[in-house]
Amino acid sequence: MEEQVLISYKGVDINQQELGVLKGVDFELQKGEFVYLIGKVGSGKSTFLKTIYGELEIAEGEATVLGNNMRKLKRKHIAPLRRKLGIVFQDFQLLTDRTVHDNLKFVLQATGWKRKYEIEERINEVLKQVGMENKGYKMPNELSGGEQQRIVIARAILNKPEILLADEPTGNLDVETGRMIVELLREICAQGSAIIMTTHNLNLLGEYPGKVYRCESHRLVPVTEG
Ligand SMILES: Nc1ncnc2c1ncn2[C@@H]1O[C@H](COP(=O)(O)OP(=O)(O)OP(=O)(O)O)[C@@H](O)[C@H]1O
Repeated sequence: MEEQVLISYKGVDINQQELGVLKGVDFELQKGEFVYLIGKVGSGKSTFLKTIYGELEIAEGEATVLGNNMRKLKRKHIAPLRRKLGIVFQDFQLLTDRTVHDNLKFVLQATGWKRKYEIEERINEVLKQVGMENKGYKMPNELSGGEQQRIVIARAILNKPEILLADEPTGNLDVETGRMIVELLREICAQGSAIIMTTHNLNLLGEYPGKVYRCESHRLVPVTEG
């Protein structure tokens, strides 16, 4: 199969408030890959992901994400880039003032979907995919943590992203629920989205193999080839 590079970082330095977090990052993500990012608390995993969706500037090096030169990314390019990414992050919680269905509808409308029946059909599809087809009418606070995470994932895949970024998607969940979330992410990967997921749960790496990178001592180091 021909390789298709979705993300390419070469010699990238990443800072937070002028302080160096990661240095000399070489990283490549190919179509359909499942990549884990591991490393201690504060080692730079979330910071690295933030550069991919244009939340944080890159200080040095060459970086391309879905054809965008991230060193020259203008503000106006950020929204179109994010539409091609699915983001599952603590900072992107569900809106608490509306139902699950309306959370999903809000994103579709904000990303240009107009036809009512297409919107309804896509909402039904993603809810089915995450095993929540009968929960559209619920308010987010009426769902368990694992169910909320499923809806956050449903929201992230609405526009069939080429890349899905998941920051600690199993973080607040019990072991079994966490495992089900990873299985869901793997299904999504099998359907064509490449996935980068940060985790502290090293047991998952054995159960669900993938390529692994570790953040340590300000470096991003490849650990296995998956
Ligand atoms: N908004 C910010 N402003 C300044 N420094 C920050 C900011 N966010 C993170 N940092 C610093 O950047 C470094 C990396 O943090 P980051 O959140 O990327 O780590 P992490 O590996 O994702 O940790 P965790 O496993 O706890 O999520 C830390 O030293 C942190 O203090």
